Amino acid sequence: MVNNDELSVLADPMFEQYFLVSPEKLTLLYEAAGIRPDDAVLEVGAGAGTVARNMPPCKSLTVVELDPRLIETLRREVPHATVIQGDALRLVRELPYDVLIGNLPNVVTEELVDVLPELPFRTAVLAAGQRTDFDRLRGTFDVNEVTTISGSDFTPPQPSVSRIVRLGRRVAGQRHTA
Ligand SMILES: C[S@@+](CC[C@H](N)C(=O)[O-])C[C@H]1O[C@@H](n2cnc3c(N)ncnc32)[C@H](O)[C@@H]1O
Repeated sequence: MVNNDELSVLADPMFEQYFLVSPEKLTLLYEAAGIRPDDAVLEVGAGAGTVARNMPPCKSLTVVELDPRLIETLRREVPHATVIQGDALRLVRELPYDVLIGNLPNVVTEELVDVLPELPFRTAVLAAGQRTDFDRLRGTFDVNEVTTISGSDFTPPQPSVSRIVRLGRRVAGQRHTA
């Protein structure tokens, strides 16, 4: 398993590469995702695989990462996953999945949020900056902030604070409560 020193060497600040390593925050993320054994799970911006390597059991796991330097590490860390080098914003439209997990740079997350209502998944769990506005999704999804992540939750430590946000698709006829 890639250790924290190796993660620090792999991380490229140009790509906002901070890798989530806090066991407590990872547990909250997995719980929020509510992954079922028959789910297809897609993680976008998978980094060095610190989220994917302990993903709960599922039917299939696909991880997408833009940075080609990290692909070999991902293949090693998550040998049971399908690893794809490419752009999350394109692949979220092309791949089939029930659960979407993402911790992308904020500018990419902003674009991702815009396309989410068109996509037929059940649950998404996204890390996002404080400014990302999820209110625009409330007609389609129940939106819940799960926790915040910052500093030593990551290797290397992330200077800014992010939120983990769960989006659960609203069932037709369900009353809007939030
Ligand atoms: C903050 S890191 C998070 C890594 C991992 N998900 C975690 O939490 O440890 C964001 C990752 O998204 C990748 N990334 C940036 N833009 C991307 C895009 N358009 N498509 C796929 N991955 C992207 C970066 O290379 C980086 O590895």
